Amino acid sequence: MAQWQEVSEKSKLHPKPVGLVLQYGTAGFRTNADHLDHVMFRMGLLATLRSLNTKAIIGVMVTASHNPEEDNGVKLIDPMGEMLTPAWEVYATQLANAEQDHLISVLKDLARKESIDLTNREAEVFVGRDTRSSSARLSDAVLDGVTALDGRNKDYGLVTTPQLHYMVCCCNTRGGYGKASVEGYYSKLSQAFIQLTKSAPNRTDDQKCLLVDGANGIGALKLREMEPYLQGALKVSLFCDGTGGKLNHQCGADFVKVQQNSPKGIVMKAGERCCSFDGDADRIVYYYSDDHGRFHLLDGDKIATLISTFLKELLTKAGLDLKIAVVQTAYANGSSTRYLEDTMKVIVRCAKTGVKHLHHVAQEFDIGVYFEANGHGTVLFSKAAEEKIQQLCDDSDGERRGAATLLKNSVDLINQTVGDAISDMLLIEAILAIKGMTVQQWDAIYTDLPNRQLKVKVSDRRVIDTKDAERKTVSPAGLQEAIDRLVERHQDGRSFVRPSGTEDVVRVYSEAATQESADALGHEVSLAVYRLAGGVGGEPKPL
Ligand SMILES: CC(=O)N[C@H]1[C@@H](OP(=O)(O)O)O[C@H](CO)[C@@H](O)[C@@H]1O
Ligand SMILES: [Mg+2]
Repeated sequence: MAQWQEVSEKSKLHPKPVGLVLQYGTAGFRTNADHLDHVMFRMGLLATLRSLNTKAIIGVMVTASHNPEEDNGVKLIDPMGEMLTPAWEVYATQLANAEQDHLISVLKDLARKESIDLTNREAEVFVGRDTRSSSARLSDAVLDGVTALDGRNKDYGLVTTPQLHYMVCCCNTRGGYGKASVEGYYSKLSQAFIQLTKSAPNRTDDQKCLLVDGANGIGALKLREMEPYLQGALKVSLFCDGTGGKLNHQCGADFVKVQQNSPKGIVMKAGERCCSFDGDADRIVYYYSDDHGRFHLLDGDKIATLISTFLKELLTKAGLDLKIAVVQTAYANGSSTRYLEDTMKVIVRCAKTGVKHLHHVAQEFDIGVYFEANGHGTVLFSKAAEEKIQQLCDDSDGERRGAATLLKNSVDLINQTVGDAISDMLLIEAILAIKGMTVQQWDAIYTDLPNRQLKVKVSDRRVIDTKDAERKTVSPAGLQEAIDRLVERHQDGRSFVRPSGTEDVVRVYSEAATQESADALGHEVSLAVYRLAGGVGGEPKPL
């Protein structure tokens, strides 16, 4: 077919470095930007085939999220704005790693397996990119791949990852989810936020002010663009806005979460509310400094608790019998799980690490609130739940109608396609305003158990196999028994290990009643991993 000729010719302009092997990991491909041109071209091809396969628009986002500026990466977006389905992740890996002269046969194979009609010319791909200096060139390579297979494309240029997810969903639902433009996104979210905060008429100026760290990335750019739409309902002081510093360098959600400290250079007054986005604005964490200058982090667990409590209270007021659940990973702080289950009486589920797993579990409920501890998450409402909420807005009055309207506005404010720092931030701000809550009061809902995360280098991390949403190991032999014995010696002790999906390490998590105890447990478990799972590079040392 003439098409294959065209693909073959164009692929020569995007040659694959011989021997380079990459994996479609937890969040797509990610590596140094200099090695990605061929991957981008091929992901353009793959997205076009996926579009033919689903008869819907597919998204391709060029970003390496919280990684350094020198890196880049790519994430594919499925028709409803969700992440690429796992079966196609396998194709993505095969395609990215095919040597130049095998490319066409890999493509043909895929088309045959998925019964794709290549005579169809209806494919359409949306492309977006972050602010990295390499992103424009790499997104051109994606577009090249799309046109090589005669696909149509729309280049959204600079957008946050969740904005592109939103666009894909809007178009594939024929506008049912909103208008597929950045203006449409800003209007929808701002209107919902303004409506919600009308329920907090006594909001003080202090409550309206928020310090936002934009990680020197796309989130900063887009939040600034959005500000006029908010009509003063939120007063943002934006720092790390990309005008001076380097992307993700000593700033951003990942830096703050890992360092348990504020971004470099920001001056926080005691009690002032601050938040940080990551490099593609799909993650957010909050924090503040207390009267003694001590730093307090409010992570994904605290965010999930605040949001689920708010929604559950509204459901009770509205008299709506909808099943709400919180989905976490094994990394969720034990205190948050206990608080949600014992005090809030909310269903809590544990999913494997990686937001696609959480998203999937959350879909089983009328309302599924999911967050990774690192601040990536959102809320999903079933179609039936949305309809019941709408019906109540139309048919009820008094307190019930008030609660239903707040629920409806919350639905509109939330980006259900994926975790979205801007949308999450606005929802959190609205909840704090409506509840008249300070950041300290939010923080005091429960106290985190001291915890520690460590990494152990082993020669092959695949020797570690897990079960029970990664909370237990099944291999190597004896490791789980060893962990169980160590955990028993620590009050409130809990520990698990798993191979990372993004780094060549085994991650060790521990928590206990005191920091000393959590640290000791983490070290002991690291040693067990080192000895039983083929550790390399010297035994882990105590902290
Ligand atoms: C402990 C931790 O934070 N793990 C992160 C990290 O995955 P690992 O598989 O642990 O490397 O990167 C993922 C993608 O960004 C993110 O979803 C996940 O939460
Ligand atoms: Mg990100």
